[in-house]
Amino acid sequence: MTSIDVQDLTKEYGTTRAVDGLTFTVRPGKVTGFLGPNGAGKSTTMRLVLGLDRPTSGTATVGGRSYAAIDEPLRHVGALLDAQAAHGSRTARHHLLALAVSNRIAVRRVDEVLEEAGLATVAGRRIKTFSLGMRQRLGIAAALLGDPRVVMLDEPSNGLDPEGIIWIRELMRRLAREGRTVLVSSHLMNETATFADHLVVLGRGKLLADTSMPDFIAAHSSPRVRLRTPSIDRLRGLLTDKGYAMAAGDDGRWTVDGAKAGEIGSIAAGHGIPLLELSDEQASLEQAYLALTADDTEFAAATPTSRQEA
Ligand SMILES: Nc1ncnc2c1ncn2[C@@H]1O[C@H](COP(=O)(O)OP(=O)(O)OP(=O)(O)O)[C@@H](O)[C@H]1O
Repeated sequence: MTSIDVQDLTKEYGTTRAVDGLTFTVRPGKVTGFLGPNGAGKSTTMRLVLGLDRPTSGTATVGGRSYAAIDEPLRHVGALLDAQAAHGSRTARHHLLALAVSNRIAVRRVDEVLEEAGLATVAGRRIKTFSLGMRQRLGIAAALLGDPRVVMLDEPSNGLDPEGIIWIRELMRRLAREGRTVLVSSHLMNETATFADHLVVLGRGKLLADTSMPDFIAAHSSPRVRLRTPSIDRLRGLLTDKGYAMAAGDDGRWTVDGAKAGEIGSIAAGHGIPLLELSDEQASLEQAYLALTADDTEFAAATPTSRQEA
């Protein structure tokens, strides 16, 4: 089994504690979304796993070994950290060839990953002429070059067009289906909701959550019901008496906080109140994430306390 294991990991830069006593395991066969506000320590953790920085204390290992102890590491761990890191004066093919040769990876893999990343037709172009999205695709191609069991991608959708975003999503799902260990950081919650099975969430260098996506959403949101009825005054009176809070939507629907559709349906039926629509509202990953990280967001915009008239 090839897991990423982070154990009591701490990294200090001067007086900044970027990573603070972190412990979690990223398991194979799933896509694990790595979330957290700006400065939460996601990139630092990934850099520590890849041996690009030394921990102040604790360990970060892949398959039980530190990255530095792995021979020909690209054959075991593929990573995209900074898409700008490639030499601009090299062509895409040369960049990948150099990586392949230094890790004893079969040269045919270069064309395979160029094809897979949609770069086959521009493989002979210098990287400095590439757009951000093309660099991102090249970084992902490099991560896949050694057919690694472990893949770590830092903000892979950065700069990708809608077609590219669908491509990366399907790629990650496939890598997980193949039994690989996939860790992906992202700030795009709606996007993360489409590909992640599991979440590791950081705030100010500490672990805030390590749980499956459905459990995360259930734990950090409260139930809510949406309904439509021609007898709103009667229903509202009844529900208010029972302590429910109702709010009107702008589409003729109403929401009831802290309630399940079954409860509200029974109350309405018991009083002969017709319901034209009744459903449990699914909380989004974004709502759950914002609820969890509200206190751990270092760089939030100030909330205006008074509005200035124009
Ligand atoms: N090389 C460094 N020197 C000094 N401080 C650093 C260094 N790298 C990271 N930090 C600090 O460590 C903290 C964590 O940064 P990190 O980049 O790991 O966060 P992140 O979660 O990846 O953020 P983002 O979502 O903005 O990319 C920040 O306060 C950052 O300023």
